[in-house]
Amino acid sequence: MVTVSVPDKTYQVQVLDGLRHEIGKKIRQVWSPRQILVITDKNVADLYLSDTVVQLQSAGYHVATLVLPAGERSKSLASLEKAISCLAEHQFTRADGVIALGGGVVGDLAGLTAATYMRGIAFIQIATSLTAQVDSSVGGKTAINLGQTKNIMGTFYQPDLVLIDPTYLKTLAIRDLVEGYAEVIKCSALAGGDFWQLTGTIRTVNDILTRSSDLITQSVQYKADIVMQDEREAGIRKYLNFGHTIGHAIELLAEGGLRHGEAVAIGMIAITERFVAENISSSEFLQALNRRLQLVGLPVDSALIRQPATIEQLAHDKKNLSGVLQLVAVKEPGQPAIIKKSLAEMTEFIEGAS
Ligand SMILES: NC(=O)c1ccc[n+]([C@@H]2O[C@H](COP(=O)([O-])OP(=O)(O)OC[C@H]3O[C@@H](n4cnc5c(N)ncnc54)[C@H](O)[C@@H]3O)[C@@H](O)[C@H]2O)c1
Ligand SMILES: O=C(O)C(=O)C[C@@H](O)[C@H](O)[C@H](O)COP(=O)(O)O
Ligand SMILES: [Zn+2]
Repeated sequence: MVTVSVPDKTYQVQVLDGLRHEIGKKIRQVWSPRQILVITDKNVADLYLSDTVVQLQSAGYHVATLVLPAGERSKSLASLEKAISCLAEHQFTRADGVIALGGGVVGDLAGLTAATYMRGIAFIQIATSLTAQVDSSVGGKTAINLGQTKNIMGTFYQPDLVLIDPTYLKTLAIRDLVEGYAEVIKCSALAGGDFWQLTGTIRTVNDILTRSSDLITQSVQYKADIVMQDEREAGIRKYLNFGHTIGHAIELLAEGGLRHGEAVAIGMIAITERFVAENISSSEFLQALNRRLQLVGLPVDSALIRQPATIEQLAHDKKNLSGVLQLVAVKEPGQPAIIKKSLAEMTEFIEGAS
């Protein structure tokens, strides 16, 4: 179990095999009886919704459900409107709560719903994908996309509890498992030390599954430490964006062709290639990063970033301050740094990427 403590809240991230059978009990430890809206997506609903609802009802809650289409497109204003309308139709009050049951898409959308309904009602994350278990359920970032721009609207809004059962991963498609693992590699590169050694032992997709508890615990612990020091991303939280400036720029341009973690994998390689050329990152680190990503089948072809629309999207990065991007470099495992580059320099770089 990891405890996250930020100025306005302290909450637990519980990681345990079999936790999905104790949902009612765990939630009763933090929430009194109330109305709950469980937001999920179609795939997760088919597998886990009815059991979750029964557990919540047995624990004394009145439960409403909202099932969204699976996939990134559900991180939209239309979904947010649907979710807020659903809460209003059921006459939810500030004493009620929202639960996200699903991956990062459901978590980001449900979190924003909870943050904005009546200016904020209680929120819990039940993380079912690897991305959600290692990253998105922790730290309070919520968001939706507009057009092809990632996470352009959102809030920092911390949950009251995060429940992570690694056995949910048994039903996750391999591609979704692997994309989540890109965020684990990201964290391990930022953390260095034992965590970096751990990802060095992962050689197959099956290794991700068999070591999932360790990978999740290390990622959550690393992220929680950062978030506790810098909840609102004024400083070191920016490191968690390693690979994301370019990753986010290409993710939605691929029209669903690239998962978040896949875009981040390409983004990490593209930016590290650049920083190796500038003698900021070591070529040994680039090689090792490349190897870890490729071993599990993540894309690493930095030529994919070479399209004019990438440059347009770069300007929407939240680390663009008046035309100067704050990029995350990893010099060596465990040695992240922020490097500033103008949009003009980045344009040159993108146009020259091969
Ligand atoms: N808020 C944050 O800090 C943060 C961090 C990382 C990523 N994200 C966001 O998360 C999103 C990506 O998350 P994701 O990779 O979980 O995508 P996702 O939520 O779309 O889930 C991937 C797929 O797996 C399915 N799924 C989830 N759990 C399952 C299970 N146990 N069994 C079978 N199928 C299951 C979903 O239905 C979906 O089809 C992106 O939008 C990204 O921007 C946010
Ligand atoms: O929690 C964070 O901070 C992160 O940056 C984690 C990222 O993996 C995640 O994709 C996040 O949603 C990116 O946020 P954004 O601020 O770049 O939109
Ligand atoms: Zn990410």
